[in-house]
Amino acid sequence: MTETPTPAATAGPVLVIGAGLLGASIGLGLRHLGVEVWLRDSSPTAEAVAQDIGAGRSCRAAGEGRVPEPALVVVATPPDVTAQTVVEALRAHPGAVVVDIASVKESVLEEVRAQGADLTRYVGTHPMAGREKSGPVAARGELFTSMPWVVCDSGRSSPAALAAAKNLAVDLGATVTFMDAREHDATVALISHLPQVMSSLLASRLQDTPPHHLSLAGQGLRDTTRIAASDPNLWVQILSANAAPVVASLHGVRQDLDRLIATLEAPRAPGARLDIAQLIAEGNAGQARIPGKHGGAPRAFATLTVLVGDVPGQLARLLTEIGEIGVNLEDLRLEHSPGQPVGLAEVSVLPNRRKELVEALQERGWKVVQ
Ligand SMILES: NC(=O)c1ccc[n+]([C@@H]2O[C@H](COP(=O)([O-])OP(=O)(O)OC[C@H]3O[C@@H](n4cnc5c(N)ncnc54)[C@H](O)[C@@H]3O)[C@@H](O)[C@H]2O)c1
Ligand SMILES: O=C(O)C(=O)C[C@]1(C(=O)O)C=C[C@@H](O)C=C1
Repeated sequence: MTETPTPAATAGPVLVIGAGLLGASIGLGLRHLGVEVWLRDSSPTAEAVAQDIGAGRSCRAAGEGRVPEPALVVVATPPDVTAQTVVEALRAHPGAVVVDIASVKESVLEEVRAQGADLTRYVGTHPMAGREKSGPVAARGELFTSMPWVVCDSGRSSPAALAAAKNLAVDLGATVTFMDAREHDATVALISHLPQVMSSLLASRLQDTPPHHLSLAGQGLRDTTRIAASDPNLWVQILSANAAPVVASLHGVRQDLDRLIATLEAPRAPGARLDIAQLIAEGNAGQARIPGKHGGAPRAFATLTVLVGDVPGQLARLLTEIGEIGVNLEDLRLEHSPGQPVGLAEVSVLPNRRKELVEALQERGWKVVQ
C-alpha cells in the first residue's frame, strides 16, 4: 500500500542552498509532499547526488535560466558561510522568505543584521535532528519526524516569514519551538554541543587501545561515542561560534571531574563511597529529565531482548508479529554479537504490556533472552 502524503502548507518553489546531509534531507521530505524543490551547492557533485536521490532538481543541470523564482529559500550551508549566503539570497530573491538551519543562531543573525539585509524576510531556524555523517548520501526524508525544530524571530521577521518557517518544520514532521537567538545558543551549548565534546573526548581516549581490548566493547561505549564520528570541519565552526556558553558548561564538568578524581584517589576514605553514589545518582536525575518520544514527558519503557537469526526477513517477521499481537512498539535497537549468526533486538514497550508480549512471542517460537 502506498501512503498518500498530507498536502504541504509550504508553498514552492523552494530553493535549497547547500545540498548536503540537512539540505538534501529537507529536499527529500518536501519532494515527498509534492513541493517543487531546486538544489544549489558549491560542490557540483553534492548537487548532482542530491538530485539523483530525489531531493529536488539541480540548478546546474537545468541551467540557471530555467530555475524559477523561489517562494522560499532554505540555506543549509556550513555555519561559517551561512550569514553571507542568507544576505546574498535575500538580495537575489526579493520576493522570497529566507530561512537558515545553522546550528548556531546569534552570530548568524548579527552578521546578517550588520550587512543591512532585509530582516523582515529572514528567519533563523535550527532542526534538532541530524546524524554523525555528512553529505547528501546520508540524507533521510524522515530525519525530522517528531524532532524539535527551533524558530528564531530576527526581531523584525514578518508574520508571513515566521509562518513560512513554521510551515516548513511542521510539513517535515517536526515540533516547533520559538526562542530568541541568544536563548537558543545558551540552550544548545548544554544539550547539543557539550554532548559532542564529551563524546569526542571519551572516544579520543581509545586511539591507542589495542584492538583485542576494543573488541570487548559493549553497547555502553557505542552509545556514548556515536557522535564522536561527526565531521570535524562542521564542529570547529559550531564550537567556535558558540564558545562562551560551551565554556560555561565545561566549567561545570571540570568541577565534577575534579571532585570525582579526588574521591577515587582515596576510595576508602570516609564518605568516598557516598560521594561516588551521589555522583552517579545526580547523573540518574539528569538523565531522567530528558523528555521521551515526541517531546512528551519522560517515560520509562520496559524492554525485552529477542534473539533474531541472521536470515533475511527475520527482523521484518518479528516486527509484523509484534503488530499482530497488538502491542505498540515504542523503540527498537539492534545489536550484533561479533562472529555470531544472530542479532539481539531490544524492543521497548509500555511496562504494562511487557509480560503479555513476552508470553505471546514465546508461544510463537521466539527466544526472549531478557
Ligand atoms: N549535521 C547535523 O547533524 C546538523 C543538524 C542540524 C543543523 N545542521 C546545520 O546544517 C547545516 C549543514 O550541515 P550538514 O550536516 O548538512 O553539512 P554537509 O557538509 O553535509 O552539507 C553542507 C553542504 O553545503 C555545501 N556548501 C558549502 N559552502 C557552500 C556555499 N557557499 N554555497 C552553496 N553550498 C555550499 C557543501 O558543499 C555541502 O554539500 C550546517 O549549518 C549545520 O550547522 C547540521
Ligand atoms: O544525532 C546526532 O547525530 C546529533 O547529535 C544531531 C544534533 C544534536 O545535537 O542533536 C547535532 C547538531 C545539530 O546542530 C543538531 C542535532
